[in-house]
Amino acid sequence: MAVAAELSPSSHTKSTRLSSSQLSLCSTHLSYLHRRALRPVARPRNATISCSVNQIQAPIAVQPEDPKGKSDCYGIFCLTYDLKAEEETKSWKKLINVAVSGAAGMISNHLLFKLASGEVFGPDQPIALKLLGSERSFQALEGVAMELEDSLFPLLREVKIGIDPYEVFEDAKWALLIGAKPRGPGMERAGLLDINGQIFAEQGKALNAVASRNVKVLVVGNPCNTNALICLKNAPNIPAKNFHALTRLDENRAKCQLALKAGVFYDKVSNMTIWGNHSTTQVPDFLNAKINGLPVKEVIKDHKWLEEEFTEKVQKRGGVLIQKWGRSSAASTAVSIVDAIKSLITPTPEGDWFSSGVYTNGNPYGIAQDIVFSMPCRSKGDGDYELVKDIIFDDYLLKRIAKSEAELLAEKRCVAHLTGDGVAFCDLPEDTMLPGEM
Ligand SMILES: NC(=O)c1ccc[n+]([C@@H]2O[C@H](COP(=O)([O-])OP(=O)(O)OC[C@H]3O[C@@H](n4cnc5c(N)ncnc54)[C@H](O)[C@@H]3O)[C@@H](O)[C@H]2O)c1
Repeated sequence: MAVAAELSPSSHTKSTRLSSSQLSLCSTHLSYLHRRALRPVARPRNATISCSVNQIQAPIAVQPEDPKGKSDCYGIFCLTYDLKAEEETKSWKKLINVAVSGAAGMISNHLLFKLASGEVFGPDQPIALKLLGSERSFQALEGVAMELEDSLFPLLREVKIGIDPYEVFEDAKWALLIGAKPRGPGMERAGLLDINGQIFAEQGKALNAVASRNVKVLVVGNPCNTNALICLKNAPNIPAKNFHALTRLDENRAKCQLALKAGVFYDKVSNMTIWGNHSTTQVPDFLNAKINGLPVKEVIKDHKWLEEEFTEKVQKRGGVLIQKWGRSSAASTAVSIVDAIKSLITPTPEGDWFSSGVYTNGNPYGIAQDIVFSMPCRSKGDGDYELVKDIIFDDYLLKRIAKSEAELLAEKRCVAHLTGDGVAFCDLPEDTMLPGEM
């Protein structure tokens, strides 16, 4: 069976494309050829490609014609090869498309190389990276693509760069939404909610239109909980359950602080929940967390430290890091994104759980419906999750959770114009900070 597709010369032109299975087929050959480094032929952006089960035909070489250079495959990832090859390729899994926004930013600079190396999805999982940048960051995005080229990752079969989410998110199985505007000097949180909310409304619509119907979406760009809510509301054809806001960095920070206080290695800390918003109202839950399988309060007897210092340390860790570094955490955020993805694609260890900001409808804890709130989750490793039921609460925990809940409900009212819930009304309880802000 032979397939053919026209590749578009422009990022803004829709075109017939190879389906993901067809791409996978081509990519399988590509992998073989990458490893053998044999006879590459330039694949022009506006040429017809043919590939079949047994061979890939090289197109007639013409010069790439893309005045702005803002679309489609990048550099070496535009090459295809004219070899017949099918042996050695059977053990590869089907290619998956991973879309990353803010791909020229600091977090992505760490994350992309982990994704391409196989550290995240495994050593037998070829991936295509679809990188979304902003108009301003496009040149930097080309630099990122050049570094990916030069890394010779055998699992990396395609890199596309672009600024149009409707193109970049096409057939995405994972969408890691990192790109956002930072809060500028003097900007109120309400202003940040609006400016970034518009980005996530547009990206939600694009995902709804072109991504895989079961795409998993991880929102990192801040304010990530409310951005995730906006995104899912603008993507009604994708299950709301598929949207996550990243609170894994907060979980990792909390585990580290508990381990430090208890004098144990941090892999001894489990069952750590971050409740609520990825802001300074977040609640690191030391009531349900465990150290060496025992309740934290039995191991750390200094309960005053737990209630006062520990909680604040976790809430403000990002701010302290900015003071030291002069910029916000990027490497540890990338690590926590990897952790968050792995938690969904590998079974959660028996008795343990992980935190993620997820849609609250149907939650068993009595938290308000229709917001994105960090809660304890378990996964069978199929990309899906369920909320953990056997959780205990005390007055301290409930009071803190209520504060974060009130903040998120207020944020939701602020962005009603972006979620289809009517006219926005901004009455944020206080101008709370993101963990990375001072
Ligand atoms: N949830 C968390 O735990 C967590 C932790 C750290 C940082 N963050 C947030 O992650 C975001 C990115 O952080 P960073 O350090 O990588 O920032 P950065 O400024 O280095 O990179 C952001 C990139 O996004 C791009 N961008 C802006 N608007 C875009 C759009 N509409 N589409 C695509 N790209 C766009 C920018 O041009 C820039 O290249 C920030 O909002 C930050 O607050 C979240």
